[in-house]
Amino acid sequence: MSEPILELVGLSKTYPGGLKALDNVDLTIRKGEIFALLGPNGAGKTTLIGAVCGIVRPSDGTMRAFGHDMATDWRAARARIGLVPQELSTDMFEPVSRAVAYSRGLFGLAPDPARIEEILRSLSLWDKRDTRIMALSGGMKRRVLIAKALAHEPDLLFLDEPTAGVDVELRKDMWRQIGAMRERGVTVILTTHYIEEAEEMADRVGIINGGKLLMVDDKAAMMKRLGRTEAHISLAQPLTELPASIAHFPVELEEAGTSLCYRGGDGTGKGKGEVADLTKALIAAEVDYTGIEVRESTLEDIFVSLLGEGEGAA
Ligand SMILES: Nc1ncnc2c1ncn2[C@@H]1O[C@H](COP(=O)(O)OP(=O)(O)OP(=O)(O)O)[C@@H](O)[C@H]1O
Repeated sequence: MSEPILELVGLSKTYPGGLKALDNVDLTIRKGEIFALLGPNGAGKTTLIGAVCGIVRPSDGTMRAFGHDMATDWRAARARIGLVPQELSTDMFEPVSRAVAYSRGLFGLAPDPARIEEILRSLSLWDKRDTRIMALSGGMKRRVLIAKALAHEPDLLFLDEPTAGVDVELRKDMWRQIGAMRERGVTVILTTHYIEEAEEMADRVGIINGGKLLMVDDKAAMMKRLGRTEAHISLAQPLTELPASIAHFPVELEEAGTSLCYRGGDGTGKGKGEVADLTKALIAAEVDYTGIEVRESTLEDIFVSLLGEGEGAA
């Protein structure tokens, strides 16, 4: 396994009003991964990013990045971290290339026009290099945010809701850009409340709600652990009880015995095979059916069920 480049231990943040936006968060990020922090509005995602990027002062806990303790050696760590915020707040009157070059200078790096050109070209911004940012479309402005964050050649890049409110095409394009950054060896942490985004992009997913990191796992392992197949089999004749030959399947009679519901599997597709076996067993038991509806649960289903557990525990 590759080396940890970010280690958060017991990270907490209570805002002056008393709101606990981060509650004892432990998280280790390894070099080269794409990590998606998934959670609803107000979950604490931006606060977590803000803590690592030096915008929010943690109330408790330790943060180490690239081996530097961020409490004592913050600058060295911060120089290797890039942040793509949700919105552009400055530079509106600047031409694209100057704004990006300026971001590089902020970190004390020598000007490098060739590097800036490479970044602008990789984000299809080269043709717009002399355009004032305010004159760009929303999608192009977002690319400028990424270019600015890449200007000092960070090894760890945070993207806060990179595709909030963008159309499907731009979202896919953003995903490609993020994939390309990983190819270049950049470790990426993105926050999102789009399940599809985490599912599409991430190697690992952390689910956060109410400031608590409820679960962190490889995306595939998470699906395996919590994924479920659900099948509804409409029966030709209602049943009052399950035939003994299918009693070992995870099934229940529903809708006054007119529907047989299977809930099983593990997110690996095992459930589909079991549903096929179930239908064979039904035929063998001479139970006639008129239709089958099979559905694999998505990360969204997992998310909803986890949030339910989180609320239950609180
Ligand atoms: N400066 C602040 N002062 C007081 N409370 C704050 C401050 N910033 C954020 N909060 C609160 O902390 C909680 C976490 O906010 P945060 O912005 O980290 O959530 P988020 O997961 O990024 O949400 P979103 O998806 O809406 O951006 C929210 O309840 C928010 O209202």
